[in-house]
Amino acid sequence: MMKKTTSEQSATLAPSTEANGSGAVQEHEIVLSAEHVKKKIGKRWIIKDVTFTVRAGEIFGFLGPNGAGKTTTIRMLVDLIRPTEGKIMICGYDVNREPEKALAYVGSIVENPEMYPYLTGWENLQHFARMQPGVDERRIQEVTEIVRLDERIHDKVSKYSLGMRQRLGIAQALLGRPRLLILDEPTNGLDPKGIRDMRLFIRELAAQGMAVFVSSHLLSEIQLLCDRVAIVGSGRVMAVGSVEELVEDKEHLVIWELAESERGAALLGSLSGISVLDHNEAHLDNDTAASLTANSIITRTPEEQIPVAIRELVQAGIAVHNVRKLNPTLEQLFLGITEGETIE
Ligand SMILES: Nc1ncnc2c1ncn2[C@@H]1O[C@H](COP(=O)(O)OP(=O)(O)OP(=O)(O)O)[C@@H](O)[C@H]1O
Repeated sequence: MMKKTTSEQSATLAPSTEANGSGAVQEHEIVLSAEHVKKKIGKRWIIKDVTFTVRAGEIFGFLGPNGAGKTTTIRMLVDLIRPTEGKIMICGYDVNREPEKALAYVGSIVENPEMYPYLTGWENLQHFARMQPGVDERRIQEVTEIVRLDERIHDKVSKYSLGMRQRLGIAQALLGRPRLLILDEPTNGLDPKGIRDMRLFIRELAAQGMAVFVSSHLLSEIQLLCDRVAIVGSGRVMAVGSVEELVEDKEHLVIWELAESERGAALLGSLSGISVLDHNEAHLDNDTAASLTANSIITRTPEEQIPVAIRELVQAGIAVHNVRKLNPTLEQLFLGITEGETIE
């Protein structure tokens, strides 16, 4: 089961590697921690309790529906607004007490960075590099290659696609060799190829030891990209765990294509733990719904019952043409986490 945040230990921060002079990233070093962070705006608690830690080399997802409090949390992580209560530490520095030291380790795209469309990508990066000590032309070349913009870096930004602009934004965030990269919904508006490219180089960055914090409202995206995830709803981190933990023990929607659909549906419905759903009841996404035939059977099925059901069907002489297990949706995860419990 997923770990409830109430049981997550308070983070003990390892000393910053700069402080011991090595400059190397220690594996498993805690790069970012938020401890019981809360934010009151006007009379309303927008953020009620956010606690999590992110380590070097880890891609950490911050997953929640629109309005859950992701952007407000990220704005606190990068000191655009201050928490009302709680503490945020980055590489050993308290973001609110020593923001300059803490944020020296951070590259972020929180609000879309201001790029000059009439300048080339390279000229934009030169502009940002001038504001940061120690960032030279060689570094500009490096970040250009990391985000795979080298072929188009001397074109005007006005000619860039949305995906290229996003990548230029990340290149800018990487200029200062951050240990922590913070991305707010980085794949918003990108086409499938753009999303895939983005995923690949975020993985490369993490493999080199960078900690990456990514917010999203899409479970499928977080599943493909992240090592661990915090589930956030109504201003609260409700659970933190690995992505495998997140989806384990959940009931799956399963789509069956059987030789005899009527008899098959009756048999499936008679098995313990399995319920047969009406096509409309299942709330499938459009692509899945379009792939159904009139004979497709949809069931809600605990994971361990799937092989049992297949065996029963075959023993009853009903040929199984196809079985598809659908991943749980964010809504199902929320239900699973909150079912029967009051989360403080
Ligand atoms: N300055 C503000 N004043 C009042 N309410 C605010 C303010 N900023 C955010 N909120 C409210 O706080 C809640 C969380 O907003 P936030 O933008 O952090 O959510 P989110 O998870 O990032 O969602 P989205 O993806 O839609 O931006 C929302 O209900 C929002 O209306």
